[in-house]
Amino acid sequence: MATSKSSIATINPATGETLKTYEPLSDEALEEKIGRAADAFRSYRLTSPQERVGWLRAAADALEADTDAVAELMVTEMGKTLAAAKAEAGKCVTALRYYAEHGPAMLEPKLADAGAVGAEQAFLVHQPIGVVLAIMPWNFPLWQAMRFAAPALMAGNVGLLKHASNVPQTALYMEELFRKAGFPADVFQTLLIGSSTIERVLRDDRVAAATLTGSAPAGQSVASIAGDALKKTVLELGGSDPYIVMPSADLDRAAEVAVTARCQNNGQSCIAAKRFFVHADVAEEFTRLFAEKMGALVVGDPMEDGTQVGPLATESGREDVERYVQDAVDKGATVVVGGTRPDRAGWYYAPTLLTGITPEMDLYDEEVFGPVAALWTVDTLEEAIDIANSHPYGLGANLWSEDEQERSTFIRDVQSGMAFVNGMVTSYPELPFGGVKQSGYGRELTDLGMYEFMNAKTVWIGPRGSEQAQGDTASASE
Ligand SMILES: O=CCCCC(=O)O
Repeated sequence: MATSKSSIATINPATGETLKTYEPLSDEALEEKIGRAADAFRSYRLTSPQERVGWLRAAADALEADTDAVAELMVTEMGKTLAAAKAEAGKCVTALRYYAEHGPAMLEPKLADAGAVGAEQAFLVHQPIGVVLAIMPWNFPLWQAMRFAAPALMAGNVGLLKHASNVPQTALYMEELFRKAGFPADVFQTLLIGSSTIERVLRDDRVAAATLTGSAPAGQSVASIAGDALKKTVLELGGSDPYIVMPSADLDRAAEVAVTARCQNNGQSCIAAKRFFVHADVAEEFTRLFAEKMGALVVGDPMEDGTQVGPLATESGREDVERYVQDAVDKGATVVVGGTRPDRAGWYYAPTLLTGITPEMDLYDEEVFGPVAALWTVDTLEEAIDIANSHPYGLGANLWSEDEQERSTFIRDVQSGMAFVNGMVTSYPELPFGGVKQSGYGRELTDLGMYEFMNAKTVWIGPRGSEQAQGDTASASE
């Protein structure tokens, strides 16, 4: 997890050119920022939900106005297409407005049965936990940080963002966005630090909790430090989502969505469909349609209209993808389409479809972070689910079928945090997001996401002058 001093930089993946570099915060500057966050929490937790709603709405309006500029920034820093970047900014606006609209109701006390516990009143209040460290990845540089920030700020928490080192300008933009929306000073700060400094922040007594979206090894590291310090974490780690196509599916539609599901964000999404399981009765036709549509994608400059797949975000990311494909080919996989690096500057990789996958191949049970689809032919839904479940990850899962029984079996048996039928796994501000197994734990978005970083405090208020009935434990000890 270590980064060198000069590794915080904007490097354009479409050209390989380093555009801007940043010095990491000094120890003193970091200390000061953590102190300011802790001070900010002392007063911010006392602000009213309605005040926070006003600031969230202002942030939504400001981001809407900034969409073109921040979208260009994201394209320049990590190579997603301009259209995808604008859509990402739009989703962040929706999330800010979602919490502005629904947040106050989520913060209302929840009444319990006071009579059953001999109380005059009994209820649950959700209170902010404090300063939360958000360790975020580069692939959705605005959205992943925003889906932490919007509920956290609505809850009355204070955020410290340690973003990926290749998206420093987007990270700084977020701090600026909340400042100009009118949030009190220091409730959301960006920390330009390398990964090796995370432990220090996480162990700081003034930091209450952490959320991480990133790789499984990063999750293990954060979870073990947080476990040692007894701090709450939410982990959203890798995924290798299955995409199962059964004979009753609308094959053309399933193939069209398969291409988007695999190649969205230039193939770099935890919830991208990565493993395709196709029933033998339709495998030939589906493979033909899928390959045709993958091969027709326009690969090119992410700033240009009409580009569907831009470069991978980093040179090492492309090398990893190439290694996975070469390893599979060496072990007998067939390249149906793609499998090459286009002959141009920048870290491009052609949309690729591989068949003939076997357990010896590295991509069988790892995650390929690029536009490479691996396709299996299966004889039954159960076979598809069994292979899907043998993977260590369990983030999302997709099924294409018109058969009610198959849908129920899939929803019951697939090991994932999200199951989508006749559509692709997508995050919505209105739905919980998260995984099981090595894909992490905890949920983001909706009320579940907000409560992850809140203390659910039980309140019992006794009737005046009456005696409190004791529970079994108290009676037994008498
Ligand atoms: O790498 C994780 C991708 C999350 C994408 C999304 O929330 O849409």
